[in-house]
Amino acid sequence: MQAVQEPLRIGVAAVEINNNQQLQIAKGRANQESHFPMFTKSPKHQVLTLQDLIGELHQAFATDLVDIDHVQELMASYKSNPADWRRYAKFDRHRYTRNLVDAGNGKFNLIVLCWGEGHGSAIHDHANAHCVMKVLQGELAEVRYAWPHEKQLDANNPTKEPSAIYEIERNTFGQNSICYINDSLGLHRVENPSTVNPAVSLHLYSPPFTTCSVFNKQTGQRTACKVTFWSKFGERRNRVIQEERDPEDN
Ligand SMILES: N[C@@H](CS(=O)O)C(=O)O
Ligand SMILES: [Fe+2]
Repeated sequence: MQAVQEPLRIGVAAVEINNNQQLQIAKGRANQESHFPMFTKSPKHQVLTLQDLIGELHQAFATDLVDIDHVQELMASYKSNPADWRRYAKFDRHRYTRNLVDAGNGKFNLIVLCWGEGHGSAIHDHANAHCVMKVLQGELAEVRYAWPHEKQLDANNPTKEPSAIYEIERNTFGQNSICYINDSLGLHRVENPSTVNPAVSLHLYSPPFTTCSVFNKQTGQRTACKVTFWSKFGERRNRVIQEERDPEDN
């Protein structure tokens, strides 16, 4: 991971976008982790292909007020078909990759993430964005953590020293499962637990973000981290950009 040596700007940037788009954060069922069997409302149109999903997502984000539950339903209703997403699934030997599929008219990013055996992310936040993650292939383990600064903000703790980050829960997600997180639900890290199988996931972020924070588990210390794309729209990017690091931890 390469630290960005400048003040954290992500919160401000994301809030500005939020205000403009009036996106709803942490509303209704979005407060809970959402496994797709919980859904009762069907999408208006059946989502058969990734292209269908992208079309439905564009409609869902066409207005300023986004129903994030509906977005989760759409993500859940798509059934993974490698023929749809293979062209985006570009792996690196050393770390997970982020491959942009659709830039959602500036309202969201749809990204295919490719996880080699044992690859994982560092503990990170999501820059005030909604994050819906769907497993397309293999299995992913998610560990969720509380924000570190609760202790620091505690009036009874005048030292305001960094505090270790504690785990809230962990879950493993199989093919076609989805999970949802935003900053009000905590931090997380994701890992492909398999030593033999790769994993692929589809992530929707809204609003899109280019920087998030990663956290030291022992101290709670926060570091800004640029997030970059290994490929865009199925095409590899130039090497300078590829060498920038994502919030990976191995
Ligand atoms: N949020 C991470 C992937 S994950 O570990 O949730 C990213 O966009 O790179
Ligand atoms: Fe994440």
